[in-house]
Amino acid sequence: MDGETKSLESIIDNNLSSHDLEEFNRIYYGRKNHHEVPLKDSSIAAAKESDFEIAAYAFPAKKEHTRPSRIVKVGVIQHSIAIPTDRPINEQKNAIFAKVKKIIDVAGQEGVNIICFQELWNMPFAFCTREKQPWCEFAESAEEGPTTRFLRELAIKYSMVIVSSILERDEKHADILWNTAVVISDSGNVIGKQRKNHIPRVGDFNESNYYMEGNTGHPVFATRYGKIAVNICFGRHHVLNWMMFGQNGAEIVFNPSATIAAEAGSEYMWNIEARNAAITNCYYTAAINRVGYEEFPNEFTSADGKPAHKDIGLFYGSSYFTAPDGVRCPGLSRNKDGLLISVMDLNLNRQIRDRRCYYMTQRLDMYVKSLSRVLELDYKPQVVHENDKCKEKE
Ligand SMILES: NC(=O)NCCC(=O)O
Repeated sequence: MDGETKSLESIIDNNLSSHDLEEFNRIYYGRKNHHEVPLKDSSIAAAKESDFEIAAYAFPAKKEHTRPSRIVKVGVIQHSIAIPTDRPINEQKNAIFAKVKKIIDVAGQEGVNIICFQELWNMPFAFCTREKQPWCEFAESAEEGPTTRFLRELAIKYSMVIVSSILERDEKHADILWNTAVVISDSGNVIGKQRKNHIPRVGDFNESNYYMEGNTGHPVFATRYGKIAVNICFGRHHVLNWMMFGQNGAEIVFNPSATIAAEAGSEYMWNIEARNAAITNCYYTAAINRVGYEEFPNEFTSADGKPAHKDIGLFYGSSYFTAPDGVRCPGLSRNKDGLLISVMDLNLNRQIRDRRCYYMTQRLDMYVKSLSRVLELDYKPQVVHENDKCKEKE
């Protein structure tokens, strides 16, 4: 069964000699030593008591002559839902609040400056069902809804920037629903929001029945601790989505996700996409996934002839950070709630840009011209056939 493998790391750690493990770490993660950061005893005790995993890793940069280091502590939280999906909506939401608050409190005590949760963290991922009731009742105002009000207090208490992915109901625009990440500043104000740009139409991810592609573009939020952006789940398959956050100056891009091991979510791609985005765009990325199985009261079908079922599959957690040089830390487990902390020096972004020149060599002008041709109705793909060469010779 899916849930049995704790993590990729556990398979490796349990089966390699210390020499081979060091070599594996060097080749796969990008460094022999994970730069583990010690945690407070009280945090370890709280994590044990509330049954969540906790780990912290550093991504240092070289000391510079002209700029001080810009060390930021960034946290991500992955978690399962708290009570069964047939319970009243507000009860479900409040139970998730109570569970996640314990993890946020530990992050606050660890001095985390910016935190991000998984996609639609305050509800079950019910879009597989295609039912509108009662799931649409989870939707709330991004600015004034109960989730933002709940987080606002914690943001102020811990001077923490919080990225909260919710089902938004836009009350000012005829109650339309959106999949929205709300960015709350350390002073408790909503700085802005990112609506999901790419909506899946794959497997049981029936989200397009509920909301449309976002209309907020690629904003970068200038927070007290750094410039951040949010590429919501399915957007991680779209390289231009990642690219635009880089063009707008993002230093850290979060990828709050809800994804499963089956083909629709493709676990084998999870470890590549956010990492590749960090490399090509020379910024930090954080990929965050839900955890566990979520069973719904009514069966639904997948339009594939297979029997109707009540859950979408295992959300496999495995949240992780990647630095702009492509070095990554071990992921959280596949089946347990967790808090992953990264102590990152944001100076590394510019150091890597200077060293690797990916921005300088990117040829945007060429692609703008090519892409504008692609959009023309009578576009002919630039394909050269062997026969064309022969014709040229004649
Ligand atoms: N939530 C979401 O967009 N999931 C789609 C499946 C995937 O690509 O991960």
